[in-house]
Amino acid sequence: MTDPVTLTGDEGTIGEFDEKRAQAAVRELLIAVGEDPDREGLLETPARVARAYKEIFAGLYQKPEEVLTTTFDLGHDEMVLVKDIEVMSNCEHHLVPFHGVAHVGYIPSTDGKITGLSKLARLVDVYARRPQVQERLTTQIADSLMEILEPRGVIVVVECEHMCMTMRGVRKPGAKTITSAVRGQLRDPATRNEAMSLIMAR
Ligand SMILES: Nc1nc2c(ncn2[C@@H]2O[C@H](COP(=O)(O)OP(=O)(O)OP(=O)(O)O)[C@@H](O)[C@H]2O)c(=O)[nH]1
Ligand SMILES: [Zn+2]
Repeated sequence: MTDPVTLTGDEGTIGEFDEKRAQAAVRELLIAVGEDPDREGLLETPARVARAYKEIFAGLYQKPEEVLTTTFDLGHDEMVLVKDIEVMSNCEHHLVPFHGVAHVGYIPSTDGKITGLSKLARLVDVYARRPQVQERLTTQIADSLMEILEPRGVIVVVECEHMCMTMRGVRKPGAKTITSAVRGQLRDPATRNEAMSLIMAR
């Protein structure tokens, strides 16, 4: 277990994952829905669900700067864009999944500081593996890239389908939510349009 991370903003301070407490909570929930947690098929369920939650919320215990450690000074100063990074997250309102893709692009700093391509996908995971809303996920990716890589601009576009809108509630399978965050030089209309046309090209 890594050190507990202090998060800023409305997330407050997050402690460590409490496996025993998670197991007890799952057992309580099973009783609350009218199940018998002592029937054979459910005996291991609290332990399994606790382990699963530890995994899907692992981003709560990771710092974005830990995944963006590998940087290279290549002198490359044109846009870098990684498309279709799979997003698997959970909405903080219902704790059910939302999933889709993220497109992450940036224009490196003038000295050409870039990071490994896989690190952009790792960064998406750090923020996706937390109780989330799609808007915050999008801006957190953009803001942490700006802070850590100090690029001249960043664009993040996230497209997701929310299970809380498909398996329950309004029940609209197929509806997609698209959010974007644009920073620095990518706010310039021509540069932004270039990035958006690369993102939209199939
Ligand atoms: N803005 C935003 N809303 C989200 C996200 N994920 C889920 N929601 C919405 O959060 C809202 C919560 O609304 P509430 O009225 O408090 O909850 P509810 O009664 O379960 O709402 P319904 O889903 O309409 O049945 C719903 O409209 C969800 O669609 C997200 O990532 N961003
Ligand atoms: Zn939801």
